[in-house]
Amino acid sequence: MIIEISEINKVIGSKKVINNVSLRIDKGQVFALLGPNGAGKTTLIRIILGLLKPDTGTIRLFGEKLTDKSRPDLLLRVGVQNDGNLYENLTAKENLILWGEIYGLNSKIIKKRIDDLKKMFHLENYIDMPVGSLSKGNKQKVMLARAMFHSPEVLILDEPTTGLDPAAIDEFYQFIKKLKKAGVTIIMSTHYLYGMDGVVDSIGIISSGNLLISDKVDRLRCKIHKVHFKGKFNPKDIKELISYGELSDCMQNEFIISVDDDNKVADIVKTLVLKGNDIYEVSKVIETVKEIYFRIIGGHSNG
Ligand SMILES: Nc1ncnc2c1ncn2[C@@H]1O[C@H](COP(=O)(O)OP(=O)(O)OP(=O)(O)O)[C@@H](O)[C@H]1O
Repeated sequence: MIIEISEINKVIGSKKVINNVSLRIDKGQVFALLGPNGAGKTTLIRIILGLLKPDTGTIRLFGEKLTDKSRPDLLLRVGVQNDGNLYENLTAKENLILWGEIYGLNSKIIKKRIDDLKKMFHLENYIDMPVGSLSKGNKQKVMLARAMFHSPEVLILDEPTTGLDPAAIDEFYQFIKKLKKAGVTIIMSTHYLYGMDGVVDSIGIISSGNLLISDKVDRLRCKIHKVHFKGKFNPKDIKELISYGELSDCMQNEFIISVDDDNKVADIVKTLVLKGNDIYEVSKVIETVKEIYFRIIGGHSNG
């Protein structure tokens, strides 16, 4: 277990910002903390990082309990990305050198890290440009490189995709996949749900300071799943499938049926074929992170 927080409470002003939150994050996972604006994501991340003290509750990092005593040894094993720590007048390379020096790395190691990270985050064409002149997406890559500079085991990202266009978000998630493959545990907060399917292993959903769920995406997917059939069907035969599950989008050449058991899919195929229907394609419609989010938090998933 990389991070374990138990029964965390935090009041800011007169508002209960975190309400009795407990959460465990396994090693090697990509964990996304999701929630609307003002839900408490940043506050929870600041508490995990020891930047904000909870009113009650405990935090364990790498199995060790964080107390009032600061633990730079533990925090050195964590990389943090946020917007505020790049010098805009310095080039990307100068920023990274400075960061390496802050971590006390020697110039040979700094050079090697810059070479590796430049390749990893596709910074070759931007490395000698002032950070202030870079696009939001390229700045984000420099921030990731900076956060990864001291080879941390855990990377914590607060709203990393804010302001990025879809192509930059896709590229960002490619980097996350690479880091995961390299064994880094990644914890990110976001309210922007685009692009995370197939990358994020677990999600936690927080709303008004309450953690509504926290689990593996696979386990959170609705037990009733939709199956999409394409082919040439007799409408009467489609209607008769109602005993297997709810039907939707029924047309002569396709329909969707919601089933609670994969065996039913095999039975539907048999029934249709025996009645002389042609099936061209059968595909399971996997519930996306966005759909899970809106099912749990309520509201609609349009847009
Ligand atoms: N220093 C502070 N002073 C007053 N209120 C605060 C402070 N920090 C956080 N809050 C309040 O706590 C709540 C949670 O804020 P937080 O920034 O953690 O939410 P968030 O989920 O990260 O939101 P966003 O997605 O908008 O960044 C909000 O209502 C916010 O106004």
